[in-house]
This record gives sequence, C-alpha cells and structure tokens, in this order.
Amino acid sequence: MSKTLFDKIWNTHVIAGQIGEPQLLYVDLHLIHEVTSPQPFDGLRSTNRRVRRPDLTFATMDHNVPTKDIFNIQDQMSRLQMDTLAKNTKEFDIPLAAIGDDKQGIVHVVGPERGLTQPAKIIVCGDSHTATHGAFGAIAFGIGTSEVEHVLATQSIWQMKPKTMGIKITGQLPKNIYAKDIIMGIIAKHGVSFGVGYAIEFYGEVVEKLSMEARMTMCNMSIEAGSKTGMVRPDQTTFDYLKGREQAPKRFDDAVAYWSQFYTDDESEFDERMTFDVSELKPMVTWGTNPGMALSMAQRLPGIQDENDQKAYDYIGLHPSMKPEDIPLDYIFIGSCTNSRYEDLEIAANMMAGKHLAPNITAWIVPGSRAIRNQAIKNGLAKIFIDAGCEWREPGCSACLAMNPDKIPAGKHVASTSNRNFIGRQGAGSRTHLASPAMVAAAGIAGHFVDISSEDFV
Ligand SMILES: CC(C)[C@H](C(=O)O)[C@@H](O)C(=O)O
Ligand code: SF4
Repeated sequence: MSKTLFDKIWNTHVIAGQIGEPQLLYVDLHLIHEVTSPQPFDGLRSTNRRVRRPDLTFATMDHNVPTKDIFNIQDQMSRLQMDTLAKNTKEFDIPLAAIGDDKQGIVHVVGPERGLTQPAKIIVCGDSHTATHGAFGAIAFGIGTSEVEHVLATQSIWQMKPKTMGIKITGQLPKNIYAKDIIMGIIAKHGVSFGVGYAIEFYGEVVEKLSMEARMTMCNMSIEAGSKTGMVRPDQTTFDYLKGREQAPKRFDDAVAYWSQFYTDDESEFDERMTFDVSELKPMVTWGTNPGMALSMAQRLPGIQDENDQKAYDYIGLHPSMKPEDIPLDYIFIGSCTNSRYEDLEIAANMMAGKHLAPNITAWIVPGSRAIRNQAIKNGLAKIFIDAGCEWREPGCSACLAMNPDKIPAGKHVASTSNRNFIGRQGAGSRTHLASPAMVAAAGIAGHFVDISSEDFV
C-alpha cells in the first residue's frame, strides 16, 4: 500500500498503541534549551529518575544570551535559567553547548549544523519551532514541559497521529524571491490556522531546487500556519548537506540507502492537498500582529474587516491603503532560527555590500550559531555589515523574542527576518514587520521597504 513520508517515519517509531488513540513513539533526538527544561529536570530529581538516553539529547543556550556581551547576564531570571541548564546537563551527563562554546547557537540552527538532525528521525524539543528540522525529512515537533520530562525519562512520547497535508509548490521563483516569501505567501493566503491537526509536507519542483537553508525557513514557519510539523522529502541536497558533519553517520552510504526509502509514494495519499504557484509572487511583508496579516509589495495595506484588524492597526500605528514602502522603519533585525544561517547572511550581505544604512536605521545582525559567525567573519560578510553601519552580534535568539537585552523600543518599527510579529514579541510596544533577509537588508539601506523583485531594483 502506498504511504506518505510522514506515515513511513511514524510507522517505524510506534512502540505501543493503535491508530485513533495516542501512540507511544520512539524519539531519536531530544534537543533542549534553557527556557523549557528547568522543571522537567526537577521532576526527574523528585522521582529519582535518570535521563534514559543522554547520548540522544543535546542542549544549547540561546533564548537568554546577551548578544553584545555574552557573559554579562544582568537579568536574574536569565542567569538562573542558564546556570540551571549548566547544572542539570552536568548532573545528567547531557552534552551542552554553553555560551562561548564553539557549538553554541539557536537550538534549531545547531541541530542541523552539527549533523544531529537527520532524515527519518523523530526529533522533539520543548520549543514550537522544532518544525524546522523537518526540512531533512524528519518528523520534528515542539513539545510541552511535561512531555520534555517524559522524553528525558523514557526516550519516548505519546502522540495522536495528525492528518497529512501536501503543499505542492509550483512555478519559477522570480528574482529576489525566497523561501521566506513562499511560506509568508502561503500563510497570507490561507491564514494562521489552516495547518492545525495536520503534518505538512512541502514538495514539487520549486522545493526540490531549494537549499537546505531555504527548506528550513519554510518548515520553521509551518507552526505559524498552525501545523506542528513541516517536512521535505530527503534527497541529494539533504545528503550533501549532511556529509562530513560532526554527528553525521560514519557509515554514510548505508545511511543514505536507508534514508532514500523515505518519500511519499503517491500524492493522492495526503488527507489534504493544496498547490501554491510562485511565478507571480512578490516580496512579502507583514503589516499587522500575526504572520497572516501580510501583503506583497504590489499591494496596499488592507481595509479593516473586523475587531482584530482594528486592534492590529491601533497597535502597529499604520492605516489601511498605505503602501508597504511607507511603513516608517527604525530598526532592522537579521537573525532568528528562521533566517540566521550562513546563506541568509550571505544574501543580506550581498544587498549591503559597498553601501551604508539609511540614517533612520539601527541594524542588528545576529548569526544563528558561533560556527556561522566564525565563517561569516572569515569570508568577509561581517566586514560588509560593519562597514554598512550594522551592529555585528554574538549568536542567540536575540530580538526574535527579546528574552534578553535585545529589545526593540516601544513604538519603534522593525523590519525583521524572524517568524512572529505578535504584540510585544520583540520588546514591549515594539512593531514588527516580517520579511526575507534580502528584503530586510535592502530596507536597511533604503530606510524603508522596497520591491526588490522589480525590474528597476539593482
Ligand atoms: C521560549 C519557547 C518556549 C518559545 C517557543 O516554543 O517557540 C520561543 O522559542 C518562541 O519562539 O516563542
Ligand atoms: S530564534 Fe526565535 S523562534 Fe527561534 S527558538 Fe529562538 S525565540 Fe524561538
């Protein structure tokens, strides 16, 4: 019988339970960060249990890292969370990439970078953007705090099997249009909850040509469509990315042979299907307070349909029928697990090379990991950013959610490569406009958003 990629991985991991009820699944990789792990470890201690597979668990520090002066953690809560993670990982023998460490970075950036994220695995983390790892053809999803404890203790998790949705991406990607625009375009069209209850697989000719970095950006934002899991079939691009990475399988050819069995046999197997054509896609930006409140550079800000729109407009300080070019920007932020990988920085640096930021703009460039940071310094990207007038920071979540000193001030507008534009997300009263790294970099130079896909843009 033909099966989906999702079904094949699921079926190889069921330990107990029947379809239609929660099933117990084996977990191949458990990623941990400082925010959602303190209680689970307390739970283990209070019941005198150990971590079942510390070797399949990996911890990093990301949310609370001060990206300017990494060891100078002023905030008491942040410091407590970091110290607690260091203490817990030591006590339970879990590998930790602490601040300053070569392997440290945003959890969803370092998993793939180390080669821990691999096809056909089940990967969990107490973090909603775990969907990112699905780009490798893994089932990867965020879990709650009590589930983190369960996985630590048993290396397994109870889950209801979701339905599957195939999103076929067709057409030709226009100039300067990226994976970020595709996923933002899909969410703008179908809303922030169409994926609830579904595991999404992205497929089709456009996806096949995307780099691993771009696939990660798409899968990362599946959660913003309500789906806990976004995935892409593993292929040669996936295998080439993984080859030679620190934690990649040593018998690599055998691994590739195994991974190659994991694909959707027939698209008619999806419970739900949709198609998204990118040929006419324009750069996307958000105007409101959820990722679905977005428009393309060819549109004007929408009219007020309901109370939610009114609230969003009141918060964001804009008005209907404005052009996206007229959104007054104060900051640009290039970072987060959506868009802080080397390729993202390279695209942004290309936009900024030999140019300088507009006088109204403050820019923070925050690489997703120390490895990326080092590579960007070595290859001259950091210099381009610094010469353009940007602040070049240390790796961490930074202004993506402002759980650290990187906060956008109240009332200020930021063009951001992150994934959420919720009220207060990037600092109390901050006003977020999500976009691709190329768009955000170009906005930094121009001082406002510009249509980088237009013929006139050079
Ligand atoms: C802090 C963490 C639990 C949270 C998440 O789950 O996503 C954060 O990473 C976010 O992006 O909002
Ligand atoms: S970068 Fe942002 S979205 Fe990603 S894990 Fe950190 S806070 Fe969450």
